[in-house]
Amino acid sequence: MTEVMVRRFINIGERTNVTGSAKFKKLILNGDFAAATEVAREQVENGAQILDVNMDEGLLDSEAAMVTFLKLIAAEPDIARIPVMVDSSKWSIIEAGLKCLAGKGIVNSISMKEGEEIFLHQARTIMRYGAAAVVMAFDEEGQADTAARKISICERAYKLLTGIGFPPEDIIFDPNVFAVATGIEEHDNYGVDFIEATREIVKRCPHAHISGGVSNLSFSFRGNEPVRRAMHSVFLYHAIQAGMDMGIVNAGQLDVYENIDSELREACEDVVMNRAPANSNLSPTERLLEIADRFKGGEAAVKVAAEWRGWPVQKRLEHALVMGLDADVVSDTEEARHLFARPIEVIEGPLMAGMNVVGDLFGAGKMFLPQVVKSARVMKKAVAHLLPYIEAEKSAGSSSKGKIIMATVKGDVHDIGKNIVGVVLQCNNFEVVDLGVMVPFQTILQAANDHGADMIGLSGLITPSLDEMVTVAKEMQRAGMTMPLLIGGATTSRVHTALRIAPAYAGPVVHVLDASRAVGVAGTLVSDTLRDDFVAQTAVDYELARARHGRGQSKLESLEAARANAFHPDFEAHPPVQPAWTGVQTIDDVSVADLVPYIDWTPFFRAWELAGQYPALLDDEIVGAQCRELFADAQEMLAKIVDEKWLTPRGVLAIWPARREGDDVVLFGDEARGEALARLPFLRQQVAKREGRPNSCLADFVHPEADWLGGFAVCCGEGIEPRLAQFKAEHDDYQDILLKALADRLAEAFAEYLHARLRREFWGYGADENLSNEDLIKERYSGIRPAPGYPACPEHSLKSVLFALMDVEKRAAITLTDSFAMWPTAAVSGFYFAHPQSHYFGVARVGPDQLAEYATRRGVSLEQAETWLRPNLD
Ligand SMILES: C[S@@+](CC[C@H](N)C(=O)[O-])C[C@H]1O[C@@H](n2cnc3c(N)ncnc32)[C@H](O)[C@@H]1O
Repeated sequence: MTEVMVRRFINIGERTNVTGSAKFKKLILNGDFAAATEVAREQVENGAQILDVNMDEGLLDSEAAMVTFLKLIAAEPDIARIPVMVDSSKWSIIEAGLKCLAGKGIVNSISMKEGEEIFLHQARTIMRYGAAAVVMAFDEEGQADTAARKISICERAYKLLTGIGFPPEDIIFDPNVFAVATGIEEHDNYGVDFIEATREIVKRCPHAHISGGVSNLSFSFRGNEPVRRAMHSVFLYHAIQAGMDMGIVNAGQLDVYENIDSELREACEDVVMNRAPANSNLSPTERLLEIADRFKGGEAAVKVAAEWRGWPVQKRLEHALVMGLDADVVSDTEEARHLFARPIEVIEGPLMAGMNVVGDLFGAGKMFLPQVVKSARVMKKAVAHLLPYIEAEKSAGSSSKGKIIMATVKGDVHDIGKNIVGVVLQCNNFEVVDLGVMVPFQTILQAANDHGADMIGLSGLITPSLDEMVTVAKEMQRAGMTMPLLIGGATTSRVHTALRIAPAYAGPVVHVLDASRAVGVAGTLVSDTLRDDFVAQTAVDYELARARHGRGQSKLESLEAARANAFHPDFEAHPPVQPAWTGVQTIDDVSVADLVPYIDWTPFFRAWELAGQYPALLDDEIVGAQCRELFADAQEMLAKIVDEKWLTPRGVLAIWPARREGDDVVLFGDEARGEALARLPFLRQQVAKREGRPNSCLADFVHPEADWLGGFAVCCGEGIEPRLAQFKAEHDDYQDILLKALADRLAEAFAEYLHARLRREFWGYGADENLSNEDLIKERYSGIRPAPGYPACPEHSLKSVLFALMDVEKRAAITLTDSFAMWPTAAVSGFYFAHPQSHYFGVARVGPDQLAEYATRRGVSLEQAETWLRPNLD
């Protein structure tokens, strides 16, 4: 199972390719780069892990288009977090592209088509940029079609490349996916050729990757999408097992392997594997053609085994685990217990077998997170039933793959991500010791020693947690520990891990991007054969990240120069609007039912690692069924939250007379603006800007003489604890995560609801506003509500000023941790800026001059300010 998990499949998005997407081509030809950037964003949101960019179009200045587009997407943090594949048939365009990549780049492609000299020259250039390369199985004689030629060309290329020091892990072979079932006999073995070549190349060329364009395979079934989808899924199923770990796959062109109609699947399998069909004289192609039309209408039905309750108990347990059905699991487990000599054997036998299937399906991308969490619930209930018998027998527990200490670090209270990772690891037979949230380093180190742990996993959501993770790493080093340290959570990154955490600890430190990678990483780290290579590879990767860091970083202006380039709203056209009301008030007359229409569901699915936009997600070819099921469960729980009053929303709202003084916004108790109530120091962008672009600061949006500023804090966490305790007692992680995710959604909905009321009612500058929920989610209203800790005001400690001013602890029962995380977690707070030209931006890097000045303005020591601003300092 771990093999599959380690070699997880990486999906390459290709909608940003003018040769493959008519829509993208049109946008680029029209010079609409903003909309083209959105195509890239959609790809990332839809789960692409690499972005293929191709501008090969005769009517274009392709080099300029490549450079412009790459620069634009590099400035979008949510796009720039995935690597770019610079794709062109022209070397000059590839080089132009490589020059503007900041992170890891990939070249698509090079080959020995024009001989070794050119091939190696190009490889050396790629190496200089620290990029990876797709190497086509193509030599002086042409494209490789048979397995033997694919293998020999790739092996020759591998030897040449590694001979000049090209890192083997940066080689991505494309052994050419060709169309099968074309009616031409010589094509019949193309699927097998690819798969067999893959199996051999992986062996002969250690660390290299295998990729391919999957849709070529089914070319002869154009117009019959259900058959094409089934062919792709079957092909990938076998190719991934053989070692293919990347590919250009249109997510809409795949089916879940297990869900394909068995007759269709078998016929596709015969074609892909070039096998004679059972009980038929037809060739594989003829057989598929014979049945293909029946599936054209798209009725490749999901098989539901209605009769599964009649199966033998071991199979029933496996089925219940895979399907996440917990209704009969206790009675089935009890029945199974009588079949075995010892109760532990039920866990080690049928239950582990079922969980292995779950692990494999998840690892191969054929099952999604909510389903895995449901499977884990079945497992936990079965294990809970068996535990008393196991204890009575005083047997040792089942031997796990490894023991992991998991904790959300001190100062941070967010645990959805950590819990999901914990569940997935447990599903894969790891023992997880979960220390909860706000865990100081002493407790983590102590627990690791007490439990004889194999590794430690740290999680955190807010930026101050990054520093706390460095502290844990330093303390592990001081204590002479050597076990691996895994880093995960929303604000963590590979670069931060490489730059700050890894240098603090001599043991292995690995950033884990999401739950789906956790098992692969943990499995590798406890494997005798895989561990050393992986640790060495990660260390090299982080060394490169450190070497690359700072290269290409833009220049910082002095604070003075940045201020001289401030943003100037047009106060003449839009003078400050006098609010209908000022003061501070508690908001406690809002019910959950009032908030439901304001929910933004897209982030709810993201929390479950289901990428895409709501409501389109519900109809998505790949994840649609899973999303609909999860959504139905969420609706059911939401109805209970409303009817049974599980949660009580509470909030605070304030509007103060204010004015701008330099980069501070000064707040007053009355319109005379005499004695100040408080001073909010905001940070200014210092990165050098292009002509005409300002160096913004939130204070710019406030009038220097007479204006107003708002504040808010809302929470939907009151009442949640007893429910969570109940779910914990029932071993029900699924409901636990579901409730936390819903409470988060309701808190965000509360913020949206209150902001809308502020504009219409309390401040009144948007009294005539008439916007749908979609408009609100797209922020089509006037004004903004920036939140401390977010890019325009990244310094979290401003929350403490805001909280004191509004007496949030008393009025809304939200407290702050010493890292300024809000507790309960289902809470949102921020400022209201009313000017119609106010907008979000990122402060990004801050220079030493602003740091020193900020310390003075904030009234804290330089050292303190440095700690708070660390994520923004060089
Ligand atoms: C995190 S999303 C939340 C809204 C989303 N519809 C939801 O339900 O999750 C957007 C919020 O993040 C904050 N935000 C986003 N970008 C920001 C920036 N650059 N600076 C400050 N705050 C920002 C603002 O409070 C904004 O309303």
